[in-house]
Amino acid sequence: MAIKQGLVLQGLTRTHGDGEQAVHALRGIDLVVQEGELVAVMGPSGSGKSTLLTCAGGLDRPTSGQVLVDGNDLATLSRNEVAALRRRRIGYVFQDFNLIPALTAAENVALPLELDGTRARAARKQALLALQEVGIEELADRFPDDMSGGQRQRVAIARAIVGERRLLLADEPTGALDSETGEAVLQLLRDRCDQHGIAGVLVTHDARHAAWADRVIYLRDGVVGSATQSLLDADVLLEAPR
Ligand SMILES: Nc1ncnc2c1ncn2[C@@H]1O[C@H](COP(=O)(O)OP(=O)(O)OP(=O)(O)O)[C@@H](O)[C@H]1O
Repeated sequence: MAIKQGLVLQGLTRTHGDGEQAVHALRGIDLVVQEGELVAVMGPSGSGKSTLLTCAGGLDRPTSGQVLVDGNDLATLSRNEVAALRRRRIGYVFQDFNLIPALTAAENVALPLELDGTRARAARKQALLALQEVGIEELADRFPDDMSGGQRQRVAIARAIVGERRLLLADEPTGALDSETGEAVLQLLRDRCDQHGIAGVLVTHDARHAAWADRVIYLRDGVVGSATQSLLDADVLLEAPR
């Protein structure tokens, strides 16, 4: 059986500004993340990691190159179609959770479904399932301010996996968590890829966290470097745990 490709980036470039002010955040990235695969992206600050995620998730448009999510070429879709794909197929997890404080855990998780037209009752049912999968169903009616950091990140992961998501993009998801809670969050991401065949991309500065991935790519100045080169990269070494 052919392996299906969750995310394909081909010749991806992203330049901010032009002329002498131009910043080449990505300079030709080729990357395939198969279904069920978790790929970690490491690299020094400013190397383009977040830009790679925002382009992959349709939050930013590349300057050139192709982004395919679950077989859909984003460049061929209208703005509305990209927005719909984002709501249905792509989940994001950020360092600072990005939960809406005025909504309960279940309401936060149900939100992308409701925005996509799912009726409130059905959306809540799916939200409860997602909360159950991340082990905090009992917190469904609690507000984010009454939760610990680890609990909030679980809510954020539930929101990122609710419904029929095929691509999970996590930008430093453990950055605000203690190491034990961080490991638990990574375990959840790993399980999600293993058990549900979701393609995952994990941006991290921490080599221990990258070890949860099937493979690690190192970005430097907007290009993918070889592992050997990157091990010689002082920034990576300094940021790796001893
Ligand atoms: N909107 C923007 N306008 C101009 N330059 C930008 C913009 N967004 C990012 N950049 C630049 O693009 C480059 C890549 O930034 P990016 O945030 O992707 O790096 P990063 O590897 O995620 O960094 P960090 O680890 O610090 O989060 C940097 O030089 C950054 O200053």
